[in-house]
This record gives sequence, C-alpha cells and structure tokens, in this order.
Amino acid sequence: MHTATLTLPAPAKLNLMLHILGRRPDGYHELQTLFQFLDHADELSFAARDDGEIRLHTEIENVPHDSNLIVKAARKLQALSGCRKGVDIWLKKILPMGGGIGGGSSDAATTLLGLNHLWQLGWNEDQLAELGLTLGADVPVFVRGHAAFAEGVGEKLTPVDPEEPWYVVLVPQVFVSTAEIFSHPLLTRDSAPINMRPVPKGNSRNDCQPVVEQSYPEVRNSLNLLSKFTEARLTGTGSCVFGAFPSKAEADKVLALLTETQTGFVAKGSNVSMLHRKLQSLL
Ligand SMILES: C[C@@](CO)(OP(=O)(O)O)[C@H](O)COP(=O)(O)OP(=O)(O)OC[C@H]1O[C@@H](n2ccc(N)nc2=O)[C@H](O)[C@@H]1O
Ligand SMILES: Nc1ncnc2c1ncn2[C@@H]1O[C@H](COP(=O)(O)OP(=O)(O)O)[C@@H](O)[C@H]1O
Repeated sequence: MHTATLTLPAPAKLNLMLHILGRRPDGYHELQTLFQFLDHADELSFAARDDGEIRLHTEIENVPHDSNLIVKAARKLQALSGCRKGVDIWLKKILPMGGGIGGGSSDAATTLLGLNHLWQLGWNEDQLAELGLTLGADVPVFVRGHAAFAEGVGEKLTPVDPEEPWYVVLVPQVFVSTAEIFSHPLLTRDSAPINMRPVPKGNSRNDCQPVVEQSYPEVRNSLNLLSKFTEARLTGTGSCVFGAFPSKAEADKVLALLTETQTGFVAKGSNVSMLHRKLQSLL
C-alpha cells in the first residue's frame, strides 16, 4: 500500500426505533427513527493520485466497481468540487451487507469526509451531508457523526444522547430487500408522530418488524432466541436484530450461548461515531 495513506473507520448504525408515519406521493415513506452508532466498522484507506483516476482496489461480492457507494461518493465529490486529484482506495469489509446496519451508507460517508480531508477541499458538514443524501437516505447521519432522531425520509436530524449500552447483534443469513418491505401491503404506515423531545420511553418499536418476521422465518427465529435474554428488535428493514446489555461481559456471554445456530457480534453503542473520533484525533 502507498505510504501516505489515510485510514478511517466506517461504523455501523442501529435504528433503536423506527416508526412509519405515511407515504409521500413519490412512494418514499415518512419516518421517525433513532440512529445510534456502533463501535464496529469497515476500514477504508485512501491515497491521493495526481492523474484524477478514482480506483477502489477491493472487490465486494455482487457489487460492480462503478456501483459501489464508495466510488459513487468519490466521483460525485470530485465532480462537484472540481478537484483534479484522484484516489486509490482499499476497503476492509467487516460489516455484513444488506443487514440494516448501514455499511454501504457509512462507507460512502467515510469516503466523503476522508476525501474532503485528503484533497483539502474545505467543504463544511452541511455541504457534505447534502451531497450524501443524493447517495442514500442514511448517508447524512454518518456524515454528521452524532446519534440522532431522524424525520422526513431520514434527512431531518436532531442530535440526541441515548444511553450507550453493549449490544448483541445477530445476523440472520437472509437478504431482506428494503424496497420489498416498503411496498408490502401489510406494512403499517399510520403511526402517530411523536412530538415530544427526547422521545418518551416505550416508543421503541420498529414498524417494519411484523412484516419482516412474517416473510423471513430466520429473522423471527433470531428475535425469539435473543428475546430469551433481553428485549430484541429489528434494525432498519433487517435482517439484523439486536438487544442491549449493561456490560460487555454480559453481551459476550449471551452471544456465546447462541453461537451454535447464530452468527453475530458484540459492539458498544456510541453517540459520537468512531469516524468523527478518529478525524478529531488527526486535527
Ligand atoms: C429505512 C432505513 C432506515 O435506516 O433502512 P435500512 O436500509 O437501514 O434497513 C433507511 O432509511 C433506508 O435507506 P436506504 O437504504 O438509503 O434506502 P434507499 O436505497 O434510498 O431505498 C430503497 C427503497 O426503499 C424504499 N424506501 C426507502 C426509504 C424510505 N424512507 N422510504 C421508502 O419507501 C423505496 O422504495 C426505495 O426504493
Ligand atoms: N461499499 C458498499 N458496502 C456495502 N454495500 C454496498 C456498497 N456499495 C454498494 N452497496 C450495495 O448496497 C446494498 C445495501 O448495503 P448496506 O448498506 O450494507 O445495507 P443496509 O442498507 O441494509 O444497511 C448492498 O446489498 C450492496 O448491493
């Protein structure tokens, strides 16, 4: 690898709750959701090139180079900023894909912040978050790097500071299509908006969970198993499910008891993302 590389994490997120309030004319859904980060992350390395080329050197299964959100983010930032430099990028993929923990969106956000730094563009967070939204609804929260209550399609963010427990995250080995869940005839789309801040306790349900459980028995099974130890919930549109524990030791113990049939990991919840902690330490 190049000597002058910048290496940054791209952490996962959880949706601690997710309410669907309605459907907009364009088919997208109005949500209220609570995002918290996990200290569990992909790792991206960047090295500037003088020839303007953007090259991701790590292939990920079923994602062609030009469709990778990392490449899309880099190209958009390059085009909009008029930057003449390029970049070599390497990815260590740690986060399960399509699991509702936001790995692709987080990779995109880390690319935007990493290249802003490497190319010395001087863009502010508002500009990067606005560009990020054109790549995906979840990208802005990763750009901001603070746990947030999100509204709209997920782009109106209010920073919040929920507790930071340890989580067991189970990864059912099924691919849940976000588009399929959002177009499901049985999806509840009429939750009442919560107007109180902070969100009062007892509002932690995920409105996608009933339809996901019905369509994917593996997800229901993982929820049932984790429910024996703590309240278990779906993140995003799944497939991952999670439960909170007061200590790492307790979370590790529960994961160990489930490993015979389940794939998963333990990670601490965090209200300031690993990416922002690392960037802060570089300044
Ligand atoms: C619902 C969340 C919560 O975090 O789910 P996860 O993807 O993390 O599971 C996200 O907002 C998802 O965001 P993102 O993954 O960027 O979704 P997109 O690719 O933009 O949308 C995939 C499809 O889901 C539907 N969709 C998505 C977001 C939304 N607010 N309403 C929708 O109806 C649309 O049909 C869209 O075509
Ligand atoms: N860098 C990337 N990492 C993961 N997925 C990516 C990436 N770029 C594009 N994708 C595509 O985005 C989809 C959703 O990925 P991901 O963000 O991991 O899941 P989710 O949105 O469910 O949290 C993947 O199935 C893949 O096709």
